[in-house]
Amino acid sequence: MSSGWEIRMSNSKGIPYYFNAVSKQSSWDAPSELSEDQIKSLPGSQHLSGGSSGGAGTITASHLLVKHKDSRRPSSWKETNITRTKEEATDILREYQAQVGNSREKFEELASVHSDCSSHSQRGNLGPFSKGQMQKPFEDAAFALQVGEFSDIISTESGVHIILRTA
Ligand SMILES: O=C(CCc1ccccc1)N[C@H](Cc1nc2ccccc2[nH]1)C(=O)O
Repeated sequence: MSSGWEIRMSNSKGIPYYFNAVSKQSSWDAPSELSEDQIKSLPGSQHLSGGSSGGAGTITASHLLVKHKDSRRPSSWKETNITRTKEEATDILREYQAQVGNSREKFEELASVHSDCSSHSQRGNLGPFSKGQMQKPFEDAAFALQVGEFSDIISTESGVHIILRTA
């Protein structure tokens, strides 16, 4: 459950500060109740200078999502009521994975037509994101990729995904 804390950039001072969207508190100093790792994972952590390699920055990625009946929201632009099992969804995604090989063009073509995420309309592109914004299994897989690299099939509460890191 999110603590409500996020990191924002002070335009007047040009340095980051901590803001809690729930309590409306703001502080120049990190909230004492948060650990180092929690702070690095806060939304807006890209405003923190330094930090571990890649951990404090944003990355850009695209994905192809196949939902199943146990997905958090078993519905999509393609299908109002998704009834396939997780196993069937995984088999479908394995087939796409085989067709994609290492081709970004093929991946974007399949994501546009088959992804159960609204990002299908942007060839699967999710845009830039930092740690603390996406579901953890997705974040862990995406931040482990080099630019241009595909993930293996990963599972989140939304369904099963293949990720391509693009920046
Ligand atoms: O949450 C969204 C929108 C994601 C998005 C971000 C940025 C640009 C375009 C779309 N769509 C969900 C499916 C979904 N679950 C996800 C979990 C992790 C990453 C992307 C995901 N997409 C859904 O449609 O149920």
